[in-house]
Amino acid sequence: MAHPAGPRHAELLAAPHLAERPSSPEAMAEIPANVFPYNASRNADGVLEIAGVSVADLAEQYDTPLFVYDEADFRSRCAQIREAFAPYGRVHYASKAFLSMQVARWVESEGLSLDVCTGGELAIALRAGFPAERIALHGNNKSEAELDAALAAGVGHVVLDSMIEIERLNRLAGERGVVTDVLVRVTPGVEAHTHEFIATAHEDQKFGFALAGAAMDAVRAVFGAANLRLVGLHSHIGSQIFEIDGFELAAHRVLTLLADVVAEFGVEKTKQIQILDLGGGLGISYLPSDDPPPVKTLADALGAVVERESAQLGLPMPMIAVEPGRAIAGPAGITLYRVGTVKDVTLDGKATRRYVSVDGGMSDNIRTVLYDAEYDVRLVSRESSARAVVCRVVGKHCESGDIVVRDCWLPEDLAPGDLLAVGATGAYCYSMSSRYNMAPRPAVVAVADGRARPILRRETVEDFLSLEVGNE
Ligand SMILES: Cc1ncc(COP(=O)(O)O)c(C=O)c1O
Ligand SMILES: N[C@@H](CCCC[NH3+])C(=O)O
Repeated sequence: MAHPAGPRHAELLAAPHLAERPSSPEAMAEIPANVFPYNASRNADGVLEIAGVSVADLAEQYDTPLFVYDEADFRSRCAQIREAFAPYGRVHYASKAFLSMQVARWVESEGLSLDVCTGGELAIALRAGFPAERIALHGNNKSEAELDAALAAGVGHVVLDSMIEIERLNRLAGERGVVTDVLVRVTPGVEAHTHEFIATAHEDQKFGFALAGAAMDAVRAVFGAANLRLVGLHSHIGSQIFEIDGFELAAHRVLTLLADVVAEFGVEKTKQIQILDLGGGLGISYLPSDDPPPVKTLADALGAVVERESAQLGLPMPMIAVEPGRAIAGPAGITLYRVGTVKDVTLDGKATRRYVSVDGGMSDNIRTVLYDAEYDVRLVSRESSARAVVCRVVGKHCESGDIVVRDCWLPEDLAPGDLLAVGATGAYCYSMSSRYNMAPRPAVVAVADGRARPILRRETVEDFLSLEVGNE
């Protein structure tokens, strides 16, 4: 069948995933349910609505670029993951994916615990009233101030990442006259099938203690530290993972270490080591063709492996903890952009690529540039029956690499003023945003039951000016 864009686009079609992306007017009009929030659909005028709120109204009221979160979607993903893991242990939401005080309250009221990895994340969570005992502190280089703030707040536990930190935390806890619960982060040498920059359990990287040798030394150091109490072991193999076998292998290896620890220190001294934290990393659908395993499947598989392996090793069944960020926040959020310019660029005198410039870019979504991330983008302020053209959606920053969606199809009549929505941008977009080119960070709006509520206001030039000193 002849492709709508014609044979001269043959070389453009070689781009990864472009051939699979929707290219008929009907397919382009769809709002894929596995990528966009649960409550997203087009209304009778062809405008995207989320939880009954039209994106055209949102753009009008809050301007663009705009992050829009479907609150019920976020909450129901919390609930699904909590219920899936309830028989085996507990779920921490990894706040690095996206955090605001409102989000901390959603997580709290859905009964999840919370991971933070800086003093900033800790401060937002505490200010939101998140119970400190349900907070865990992570990070490979926590400062004394961050560790002390965690002790002052009385966080549930700290995940230890280096020998220096063991000494540091023990001293600070001693100064406060407290004994604090800790986990030791282990790198179990599992190669997760994901982008190199988001894989974290191979040994040659900055996080944790290598299973072979260093991890046991860390455990010994914790046992020798009067103000630290080892309550578990931790591993995180990476992010955006679809295969369960990596988690299973990590569980197996960390449990083997636990058996060695019990053998060395005895059952009595190790009976408080009850947490096996397998980290985050649960993958999501960025494209309609992505098919991650359901969380219940993952939870049951991990529950079965941990039960079997601990029985074989003669260990009591530990409590499994997981720390998903992306799988909760990612699909709940979209980014809304307004098209500013449309430009056709002829390649090698033959094929044409249409550059669609939007009013945000790498400052609100660095993931395309950083990880070659793929996103699904749709025209959402109207429906179009125009044929598809090969497009690249780019931002407004002074970088040729400022790309939001590298290769996609969009209707030929796309014009300045149209709204585009990029799906599954709820995780690691706002939280990794920058002010490059003095672009104010977008506003973030939560929608629920037909109503919109801003949860973070748009930055302004006044915010930038307020940082300036020495100009008196
Ligand atoms: C220790 C730890 N836990 C949890 C997460 C959350 O990962 P994800 O958002 O992929 O679930 C990360 C980030 O990859 C992490 O480093
Ligand atoms: N920030 C990354 C994942 C790493 C998260 C934390 N270890 C992403 O956007 O995919």
